[in-house]
Amino acid sequence: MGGRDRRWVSQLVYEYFRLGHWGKDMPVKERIISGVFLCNTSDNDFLRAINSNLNDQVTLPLNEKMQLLPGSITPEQLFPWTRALSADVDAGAFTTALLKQPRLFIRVRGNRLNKVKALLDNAAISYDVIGDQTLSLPNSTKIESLLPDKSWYEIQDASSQATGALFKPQKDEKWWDCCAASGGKSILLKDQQPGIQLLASDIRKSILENLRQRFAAAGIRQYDTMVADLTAGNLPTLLGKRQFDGILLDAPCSGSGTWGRTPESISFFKEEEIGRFQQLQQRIVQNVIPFLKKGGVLIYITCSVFRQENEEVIQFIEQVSGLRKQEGGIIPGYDKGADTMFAVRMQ
Ligand SMILES: C[S@@+](CC[C@H](N)C(=O)[O-])C[C@H]1O[C@@H](n2cnc3c(N)ncnc32)[C@H](O)[C@@H]1O
Repeated sequence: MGGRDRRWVSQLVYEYFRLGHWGKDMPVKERIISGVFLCNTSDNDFLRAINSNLNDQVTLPLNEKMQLLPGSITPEQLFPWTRALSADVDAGAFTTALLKQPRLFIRVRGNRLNKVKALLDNAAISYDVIGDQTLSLPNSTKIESLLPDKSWYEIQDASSQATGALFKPQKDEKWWDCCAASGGKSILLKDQQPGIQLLASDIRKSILENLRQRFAAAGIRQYDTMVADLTAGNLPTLLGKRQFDGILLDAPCSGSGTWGRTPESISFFKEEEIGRFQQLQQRIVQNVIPFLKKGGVLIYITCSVFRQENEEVIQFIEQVSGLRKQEGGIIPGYDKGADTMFAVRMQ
């Protein structure tokens, strides 16, 4: 296949999986056609060639298009775990948003918003501005070639950026990003307050190498890294008597708030995994809280939409520690083509 064919096949597969558990018994061909019909909003070459009748109706509103397909399409068919959703997730809006490819978001660093906008305007790229540093772009935008200076921006989902409103770091404070991965939240934290002392750790050595490269590109030099398994008993040996003013716990989770980007996950996920993630999160919480100073702040974050990984873990933290929820909760992304996240500040 040529590159164009591969792009078509990839799009058909994505749209097939966006249907979640709806129409699982349908012949594959019919289901692919249904996926293309529901997921597209303008004239589509494939649909015109294979079912011109549906293509003629592709611009109709989604609820009318749903009625043109066999049987009803309910939120539970698209996403069978709606009963497990966090209280503030709008099940209808969340599940229908899964039918749409999410957007690409960047966080513009420093005061370069106008410079970045000028480069995008020059390249005739359409974008939306959210707040004073977030830009929403079409998913296919080749941002690296449009914005040559990597230090001007970070690719970061809008909801992930929004978690930063809870951080509020102060100069000279000690912060620990204990599930740092390649450092998306760490860079956000450092951008808010370059004068903090940052320790970034993760269980994966290789991802911390990515973090170092990303920090170098962002021009951040003052920080420490450490490989640490937060479920293991050796944290006191690794950290000694270190105490932190702030701990960022962006916990390993189901990732269910990001499944618009990986829709195949909806087909392969097993409900019992939610409980397993909750146990892991509880274990991690219990191991890291002893390293928080008295009066310090814990920021608990997931990219999950499930109550068991969100509100129930916050309840657990309140039961096992003196920490109390101050602010935060679900950060919905389905209204703007972003991920849905959960972030709470506890003190
Ligand atoms: C949601 S990701 C963090 C994303 C990151 N904070 C960011 O903003 O890009 C969760 C991270 O937790 C790490 N992790 C999973 N299990 C862990 C464990 N037992 N101990 C420490 N880190 C763990 C994973 O390797 C993963 O990088």
